[in-house]
Amino acid sequence: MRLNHFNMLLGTLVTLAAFVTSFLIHGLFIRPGLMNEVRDQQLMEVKALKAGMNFFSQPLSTFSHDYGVWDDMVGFIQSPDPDFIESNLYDDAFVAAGMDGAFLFDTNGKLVWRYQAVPGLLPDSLESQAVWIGPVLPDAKAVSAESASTRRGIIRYGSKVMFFSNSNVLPSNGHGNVLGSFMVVRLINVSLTDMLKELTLVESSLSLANPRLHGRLPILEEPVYIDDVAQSHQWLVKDVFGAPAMVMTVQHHKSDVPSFISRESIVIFATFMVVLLLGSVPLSLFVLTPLGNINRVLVKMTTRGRLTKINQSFFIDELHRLTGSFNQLADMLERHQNYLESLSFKDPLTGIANRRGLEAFASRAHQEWLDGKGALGFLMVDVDEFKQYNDSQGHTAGDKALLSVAQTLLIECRRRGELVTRFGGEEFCVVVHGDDTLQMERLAERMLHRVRELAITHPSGQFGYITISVGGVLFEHYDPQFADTSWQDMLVMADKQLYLAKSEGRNRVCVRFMQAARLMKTVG
Ligand SMILES: Nc1nc2c(ncn2[C@@H]2O[C@H](COP(=O)(O)OP(=O)(O)OP(=O)(O)O)[C@@H](O)[C@H]2O)c(=O)[nH]1
Repeated sequence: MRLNHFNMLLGTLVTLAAFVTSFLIHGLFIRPGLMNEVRDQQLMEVKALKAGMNFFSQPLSTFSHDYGVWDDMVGFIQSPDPDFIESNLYDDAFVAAGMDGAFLFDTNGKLVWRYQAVPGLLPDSLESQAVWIGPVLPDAKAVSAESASTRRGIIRYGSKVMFFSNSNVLPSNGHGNVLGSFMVVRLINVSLTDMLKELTLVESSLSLANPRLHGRLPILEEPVYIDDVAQSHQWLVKDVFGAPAMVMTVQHHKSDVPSFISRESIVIFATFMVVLLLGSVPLSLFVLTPLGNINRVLVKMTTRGRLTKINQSFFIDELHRLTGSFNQLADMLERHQNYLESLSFKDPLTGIANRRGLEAFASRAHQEWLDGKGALGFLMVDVDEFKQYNDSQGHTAGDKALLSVAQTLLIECRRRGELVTRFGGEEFCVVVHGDDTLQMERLAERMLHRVRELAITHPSGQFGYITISVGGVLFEHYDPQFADTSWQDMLVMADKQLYLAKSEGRNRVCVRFMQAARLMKTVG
């Protein structure tokens, strides 16, 4: 895998890890807390509504008790008197108290007197409604207890739902014969809903319950519990008989279910990203980038085929040591390479450059000459009558003689731009890239003399000691008229001059000067 791909993968994993972690933290710790907050708020609203409803039903109890536990009411139930109604049970009093109906029953449930703001609040006869005895009307137990008691709650009768409060009628000391009951009712309608909203500041509505809703909606009773956060909740309110009376719908103020992509989760995610990115900066700075740099150097090295050192210091010790070891290895390889290269460019017998060395040096010198730098000359040097020497002195002596000649030539050609090479057998080639051709000619002459001065005995030779013949071609500074002359052409020209030197008697220099103004002279 490439380093930048690894970097990308690492970045993706880091982002993914940050995302998953923030998602988990938000989902497991923060969101439930937020949900609870919203749920608590919604519960408070429902409880406030319940309290509000209690508040509106409370005065009914006071009212029914005040009327029920009253000696005059005891007298009235025993003998109903229109004057009593006129002076004590007048409609305005009930309207002013917010009551929609008031009913006086005897202990059998027989209606003695009634007031109702709207007709049909209760069945005309409760005597026959056994189900009302107990929950609404005083039963035998309440009668025999001979004490004041009040039943209260919600009654649904047809399409009307109302709060009711029904108190025993008995003497004003609150004890004695129970003669009946006094009941007041208050309709639960739109006006009550409006008042409830003003009181509790909670948006709600009350509607008639459909009996089919029974079992589908939660019942509004203690303890109130909300298990899902929603925009609105509905509660079924039962009446005193246990039947569905109305549905209370609560529109919640706070109903935003905290989603997973919330401000909090984004902040957590961003925090994680920042932390992880800050953590990955040193990794990138001290490990990945240096590795990338090392890789670049190595790739450059392999594409160019040249050993290069990594001259950088790294903060991480291991990387620093790695590059140190690599540089040592590169050094070793370079030395080894140089050694092998030098071997391949050297003639094993004489230790001077071989033909490969000649080619490399000659082509470079020729190119520089083409670029207008200096003069260029090739001198072909051949040992005279060497076959006879070998034949008479033996091959080993021949080798030694060749070595001596090579070293002599080498000593004479030590200046920059000069190279002695073994061309093959007993033949040498000297490349001279210098300032002027006269110096080159003088070099050829010197070589001739120095070999002679070696005075290696050559009994069968015509001079009695080993001599050489030199043929050369010396080109002055480059001129376009030499454009077609390669260094190999120059070599051929020098060889011809050597042939000339041999044919003219050996032990001599024969060079040809090449100038732009044509051939000048031949020295024999
Ligand atoms: N000892 C020895 N002899 C070599 C080596 N290379 C070539 N020779 C000999 O050099 C001799 C060259 O002989 P020729 O080419 O006939 O030339 P020559 O005898 O020098 O005659 P001219 O060049 O005409 O003066 C041969 O006998 C080769 O065997 C070498 O590495 N060592």
